[in-house]
Amino acid sequence: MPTGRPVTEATGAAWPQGFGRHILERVDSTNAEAFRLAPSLAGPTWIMARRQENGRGRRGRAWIDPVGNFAATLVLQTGSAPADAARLSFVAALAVHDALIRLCGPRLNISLKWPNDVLLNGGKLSGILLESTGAGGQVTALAIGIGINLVSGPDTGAVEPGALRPVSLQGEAGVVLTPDEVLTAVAQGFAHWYRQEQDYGFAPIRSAWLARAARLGETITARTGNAESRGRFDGIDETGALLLTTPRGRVAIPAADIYFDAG
Ligand SMILES: O=C(O)CCCC[C@@H]1SC[C@@H]2NC(=O)N[C@@H]21
Repeated sequence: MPTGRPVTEATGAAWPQGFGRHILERVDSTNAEAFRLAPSLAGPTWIMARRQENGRGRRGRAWIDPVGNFAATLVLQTGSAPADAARLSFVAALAVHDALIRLCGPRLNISLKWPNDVLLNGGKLSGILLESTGAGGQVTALAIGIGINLVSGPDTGAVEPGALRPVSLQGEAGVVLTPDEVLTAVAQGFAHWYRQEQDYGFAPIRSAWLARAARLGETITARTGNAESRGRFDGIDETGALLLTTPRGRVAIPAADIYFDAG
């Protein structure tokens, strides 16, 4: 249900070559719109909405977006295996991190939380949701949806117990950025790290991600359904799985929700 004419703008000087761009006034979810548009797109395309009314979060949660926050999805026709496509969430997290540093300066206290959250002053500033369609063991269309609380985040009472406190860029850092300038910077960051991934594989992504990781070497808790593992966060492996050193030894966890100790 997008409104406004989807316009694929001509690529400006700062816009990365090879990526399309659609800006919508209003949409239900940019990820949903990504799948509607995917069959007609000629190449990787960013879809941004000034107003997202039914945003989707991880694990079936809702993602609430007041006007002024950033909501955009990159849609890629990858043809890759699901595990390879999933690792692009690290590319997206690096893109958001680097875009915000570029726009706000190196003193912004920003870090990454496994698998794909971006933190500001230890609170959750941004979430990333990967969704895909596929056939025959291959991903046909991959939607990398990014939400950034530029002007406000949800109330603390609206998030699950144990979840990080939501924060906004304006509230924490007093910086006001427009979704349009953030889109260009995130698209540039993604293009940079995506090229690295295409040319050299996951290794440079893994080291860049680890250099920006929150709570590395600290004790954290990983929950998957009813299973819980607690141990020292020792990094990520070459598949992107979380490495935890527990009293039972080293474990690699491919998917989980992560909880930090207070403090
Ligand atoms: O739960 C999370 O942390 C992930 C949130 C992802 C939200 C973004 S906003 C743009 C894109 N469109 C959606 O419907 N969801 C993602």
